[in-house]
Amino acid sequence: KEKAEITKEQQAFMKVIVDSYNRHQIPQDVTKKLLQEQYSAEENFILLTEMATSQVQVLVEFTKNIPGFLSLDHEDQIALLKGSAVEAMFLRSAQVLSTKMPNGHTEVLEERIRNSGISEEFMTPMFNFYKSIGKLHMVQEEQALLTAVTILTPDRPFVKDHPAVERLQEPMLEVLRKLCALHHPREPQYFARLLGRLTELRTLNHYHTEMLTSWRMNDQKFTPLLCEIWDVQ
Ligand SMILES: O=C1N(Cc2ccc(-c3nnn[nH]3)cc2)c2ccc(Br)cc2C12CCN(S(=O)(=O)c1cccs1)CC2
Repeated sequence: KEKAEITKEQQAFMKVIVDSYNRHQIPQDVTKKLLQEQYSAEENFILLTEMATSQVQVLVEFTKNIPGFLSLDHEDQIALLKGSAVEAMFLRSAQVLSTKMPNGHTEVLEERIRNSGISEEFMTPMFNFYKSIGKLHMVQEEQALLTAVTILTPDRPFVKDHPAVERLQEPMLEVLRKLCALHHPREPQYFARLLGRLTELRTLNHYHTEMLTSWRMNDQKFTPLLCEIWDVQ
């Protein structure tokens, strides 16, 4: 019995993460711009860059509020942020695009992404991921915790103290497992499906790195923050 129940301290723990996830959102004016009149591929790319920059700022704030994160080794904090930035951004973008949009906005945004100079070979896996996230119908607690679990992945490059990161990730996975059982009682495999999305996210990381190289070729501009977090020279 007690295995399934979410304890009082798990409730409190989850509340901190969910409140932080909801508090840090992209300013509406940024997304509104994306919905306005028709732009060229070049302008669309610049808008996506602006949004990605704002997403990274939101991600850093969210990460700082994850219980225990700030007591990790400082270099490991940076390694976790840099190692998860693309995955966390794609996860949140997919979640936002597949849930929070007023109807009609989603189509406009999808069109903007399709017409932004991102190559087809990256577009397909990106949209497949976005659709697969939509099909899960995650509640916001699951979204927030899955994002926190992604950030606290111990095996990112250059992380020194793996056990310390595992000690933070494990309780999150435990709460997430209970949440899945609570919100999706008729889908015993739901938790496993959620974690399967994290595997899909890692492949997007790979495509994104490829894209960065090709964007560098045709001299696409990125903001200093994106260059910093994506290791773009
Ligand atoms: O921009 C994206 N979008 C649209 C988007 C993103 C966020 C919000 C939003 N609203 N409120 N909060 N968040 C809305 C729409 C989106 C949607 C689904 C997936 Br999967 C992925 C994406 C990307 C993520 C960044 N890349 S990127 O390749 O890193 C790149 C950077 C610069 C130029 S291209 C492009 C695709």
